[in-house]
Amino acid sequence: MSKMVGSITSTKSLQEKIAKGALIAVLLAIGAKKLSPKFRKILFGSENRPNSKSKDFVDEGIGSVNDKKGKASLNKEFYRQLRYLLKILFPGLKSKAFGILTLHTATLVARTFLSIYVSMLDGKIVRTIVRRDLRAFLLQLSQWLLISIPATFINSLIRYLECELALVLRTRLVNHAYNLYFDNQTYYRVSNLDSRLANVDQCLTDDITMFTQSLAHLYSHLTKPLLDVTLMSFTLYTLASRRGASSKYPSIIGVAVLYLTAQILKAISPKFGNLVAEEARLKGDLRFVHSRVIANAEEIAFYGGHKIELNLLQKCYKKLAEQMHLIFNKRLWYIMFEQFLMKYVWSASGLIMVAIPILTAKGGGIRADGSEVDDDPDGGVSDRTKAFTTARNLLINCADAVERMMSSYKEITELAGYTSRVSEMFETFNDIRQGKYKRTIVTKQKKGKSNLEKISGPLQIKGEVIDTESVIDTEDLAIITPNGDVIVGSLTMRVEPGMHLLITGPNGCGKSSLFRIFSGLWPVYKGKLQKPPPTSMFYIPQRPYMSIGTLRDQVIYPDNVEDMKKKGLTDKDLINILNIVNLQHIVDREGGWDSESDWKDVLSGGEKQRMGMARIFYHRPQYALLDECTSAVSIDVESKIYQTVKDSGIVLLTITHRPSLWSRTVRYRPSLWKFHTHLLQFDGEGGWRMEELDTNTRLTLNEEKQKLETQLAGVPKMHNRLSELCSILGGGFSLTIQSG
Ligand SMILES: Nc1ncnc2c1ncn2[C@@H]1O[C@H](COP(=O)(O)OP(=O)(O)OP(=O)(O)O)[C@@H](O)[C@H]1O
Repeated sequence: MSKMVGSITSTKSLQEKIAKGALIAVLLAIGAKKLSPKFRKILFGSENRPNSKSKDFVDEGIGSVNDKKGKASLNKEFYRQLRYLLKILFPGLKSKAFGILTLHTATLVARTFLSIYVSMLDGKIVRTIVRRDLRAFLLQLSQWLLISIPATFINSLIRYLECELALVLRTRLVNHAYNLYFDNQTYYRVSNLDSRLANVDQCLTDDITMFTQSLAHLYSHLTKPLLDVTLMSFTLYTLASRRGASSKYPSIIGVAVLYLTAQILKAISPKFGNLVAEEARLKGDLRFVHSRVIANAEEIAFYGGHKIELNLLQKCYKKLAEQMHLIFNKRLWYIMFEQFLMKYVWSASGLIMVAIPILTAKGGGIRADGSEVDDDPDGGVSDRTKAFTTARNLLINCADAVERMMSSYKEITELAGYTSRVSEMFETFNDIRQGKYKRTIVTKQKKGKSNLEKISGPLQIKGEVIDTESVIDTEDLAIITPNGDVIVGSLTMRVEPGMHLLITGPNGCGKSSLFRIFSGLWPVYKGKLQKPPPTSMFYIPQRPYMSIGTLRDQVIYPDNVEDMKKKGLTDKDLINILNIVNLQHIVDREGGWDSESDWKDVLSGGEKQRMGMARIFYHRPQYALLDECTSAVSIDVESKIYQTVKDSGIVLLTITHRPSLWSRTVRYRPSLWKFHTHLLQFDGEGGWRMEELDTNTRLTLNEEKQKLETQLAGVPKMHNRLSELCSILGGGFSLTIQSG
C-alpha cells in the first residue's frame, strides 16, 4: 500500500490531471444537458417516455389537450404560452411571488456553496486522517458538524419555499381564472357555446395545481443542478488551472458511459406514457361510476339495483388494479437498470476517470505557491489524498446534478402539457368574454327536424341587441342553437308592461331557447332584439336550483344577507313571501332561517318549485320568465302565485309544454290561461303564431270542449264492451241503460 502511495506521490502533475479530467467530464455532462431534448430522444426513442425518476402517475389530465392538438412539446408554442402565464404569475418585481422566488434562488445558491464547502471539508478531514493529526481531525470534524446545522436548515427551507412558491403561484392563477370564469356568464358559455374545454372543472382545479407545482418543482430541480454544475466546475477549474492535466482517457470514458447508458435505457424502457394514460383513463372510469351511484342513489335504491352497481364498480376497480400492477412490474426492472446505470456505473466511471491519471502518472506535483508536493514530510501523500477526495466529491455532486437535469426532461414535457391546458383555458375564457366561440358542429340531422335549416361552418354573430327600459321587442330574430340548428327562422313580436305572454309548442321547438336569448346566454346570431337588462328579468326553471347555505339563502338567492339588508328587507318580509307560495311552515319545520341543509334533497319537488317562485317576490323583477316552473304545484296554489305576481305589476312570460293527448294541436294548461293576455305558439317546424287571448270565454269553452272530447272518446268502446259482457253472461241478464 505504501508502495502504491509512493508511486502516486511521485507522479508529477497528477493532481492537475485529476482536476482537468474531472473538469472535462463535467463539461461533457453540460454538453449532454444542452443537447438533452435530442439526447433524450436518442435515449428513449420518444419524447413522451418517462425516465429515471419515473413520476409515472402525474400524466392525468394532459391527455385531452394532447388528443386535440397533438403532443404538447417543447416548441415555440410552449414558450409563448409559458411567457403568457408567467406574466400573470409574476406581475412585477414587487409581487409576493417574485419575492419568494428570489428568496428561493438565494437559498439554492447558498446550498450549492455549502455543498462545495462540505466537499472541501471532506478532503481536509481525510488529510488529517492520513497525517494522523488527531487535533486537526477533531477541529475539522467539529466544523463539519457545525456546518450541518445551516445545511439541514437550508435543505428544509428549500422544500418549504418550493411549496410556498407553488401555493402563491396557484393562488394567483386561481384568482385570475375565477375572475374570468365568473365574468359575463363564462361558466355557462364555456360548456354550452364553446367546445374547446372538455372538462373545465379539471382545468380549474387539477391542472392549475399541477402546473404551479410542476413549475415550482422544476425551478428548484433545474436551478440547483445548474448552479451545482456551474459552481463546481468553476471550483474544479480553479484546481486544474493551478496544475494542468491530461484529459484524453477521462473524456473517452465519459462519452462512452453516457452513450452506453442512453442505448441500454432506450432498449429496455417500457412504454410508460401509454401505460400511464391507460391507468388515468381507468381511474376516470372508476370515479365516473362512483359519481353515478351518488347522483342516482335514490333511483338505484328504489329499484334495488345495488348488485348491478356493485358489480360494475368491482369490474372497474379490478381493471384499474391490474393496470397498476402491470406498471409496478415494469417499473421494478426498469428502475433497477436505471439506478444501476445512473448511480453505480456513473459513479464507478467517475472514480476511474479520477483514478486513471493517478495510477498511470509519473513524477510529483507542484503547489500554487511553487513548492513541491513531494517535499512534504509525508512525501505529499496527505495533500494528494485531500485533492483526490475533494475532486471526487465534486465530481460525484456534478454527476448527480447532471442526472437530475436529465431526469427533469420528463417533468419539462409534463410542464408543457399543463402549460398547454392552463393557457388554453385562459385563451378560451378571454375569447368567450369577447364573444368568440369555437364549437365542433354536429352535422347529423336530428330526427323530426329535417325541414329545419342548419348553418354550416362557424356561426357568426350578426344580430343586434339594444337595451331598453321595459319593452321586449324582437325583429326578424332567429332562434339558432350553438350547434347551428335554426329552430325558428324569424320571430317578430313585442311584449310590454301590462301584457302577459303564454309560450307553448312541442318539445324542442325553442321555447327555452327564446328565454336563453332574452337572458343573454345565447348570442343573437340574426335579427334585432330590444330588451331590458338581465337584472330586470328573473328566470325560474322547472327544477329550481338550490344553493349551498341557509334556508334564508334559498329565498333570497342569488342575493346574500348583506344585499337583503341593503334592500331593507327582514326575515318578517321573507315569511310574508313564503306565505304567498304556501311555504311558511318550512321555517319551523327546518329549524329556522339559519338552518343549513342539502336543500336539493330536503325539499320535495313541489316545495322546490314554490321556493323558486318565492324568489320572484323577493327580487320583484320587471319580467318573470317562468319555464314550466309550477308543474308540481297544486292548481290552487299555482293560481294564487300567478295572481300575486300579476298584482305586483310583474310581466309574466310563461312557458308551458304539454303535447296534446287527443289531437295534433298543442294543449296548454287551461289553469294558466286566465293569467295571460297573449299566446305565442311555436309549431316545432320553424313556424310561430302570436295572438291575443280572450281569456274568459276561451277558457270556459275550451275546458268544456276538452271534457266532452274525453268523455265521448270512450263511449264507442264502452258500448262494445257492454255488448260483449252481455253475451258472455247469457240471457239471464238484460242491458239497462239509465240516463240521468
Ligand atoms: N346548449 C345547446 N347546444 C346545442 N343545442 C341545444 C342546446 N340547448 C338546446 N339545444 C337544442 O335546441 C332545441 C330547442 O331546445 P329548447 O330547450 O329551447 O326546447 P323547448 O322548446 O324548451 O323543449 P321542451 O319542451 O322539451 O323543454 C333542442 O332541439 C335542443 O336540442
